[in-house]
Amino acid sequence: MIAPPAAGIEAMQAEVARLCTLAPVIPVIVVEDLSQAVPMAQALVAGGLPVLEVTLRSAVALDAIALMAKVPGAVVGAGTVVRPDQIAAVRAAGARFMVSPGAYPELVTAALDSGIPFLPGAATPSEMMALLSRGIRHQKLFPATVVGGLDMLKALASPLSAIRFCPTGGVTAETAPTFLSLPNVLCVGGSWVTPKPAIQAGDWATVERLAREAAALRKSSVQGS
Ligand SMILES: O=C(O)C(=O)C[C@H](O)[C@H](O)COP(=O)(O)O
Repeated sequence: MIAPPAAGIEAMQAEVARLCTLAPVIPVIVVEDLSQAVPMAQALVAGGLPVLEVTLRSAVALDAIALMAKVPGAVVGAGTVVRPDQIAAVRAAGARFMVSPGAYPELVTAALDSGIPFLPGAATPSEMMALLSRGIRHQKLFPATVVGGLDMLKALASPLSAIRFCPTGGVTAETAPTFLSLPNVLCVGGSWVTPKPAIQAGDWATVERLAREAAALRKSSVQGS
């Protein structure tokens, strides 16, 4: 059975659209060592990327979100939200948004009920239409380059013209500009801004430089909301 769009969905969609257009790139971050959290967030914000997706893929992820959320200018969200029972912890950590690699009805219901802006992943037209039926017009295309990348986004533009995407998964500094040039792309997500060797070396200057280069990529077409 298809649930109707939740109350408050429009406000949530507007906030997701706002977050997705604060900068062209949302860094997808894995924090392995809590001491890296604050300097990493500071470097990314200094480089011009305020919206940070911290994946729940490490043991310290929730603590990292809590620390990074206090960095001036940072808007920190939780990535890899795959179960409804993670949402309370994500809220307690101070996450301002949630991202998932995919979606299923129980997760969508819990996310919408939470009121926390939610950017769910989809990989097929059917999954996208299921999200759209819940009022979710802003979606993460994941894993973007595996499921069709640029060609897929172009193919979706007419039949699913209501949807705006944040392609993530396999997007690079080199390919991001082309993704961003598509009218149904709001922003892109990617881990290239926080390369593991730089993080492990505490090379925050490199992270800041990569963030600055990413922030300089501009949407070349009109953004939907
Ligand atoms: O953890 C999640 O929730 C994910 O969806 C996975 C991330 O989006 C990708 O790991 C980022 O992809 P890359 O930029 O190719 O590294």
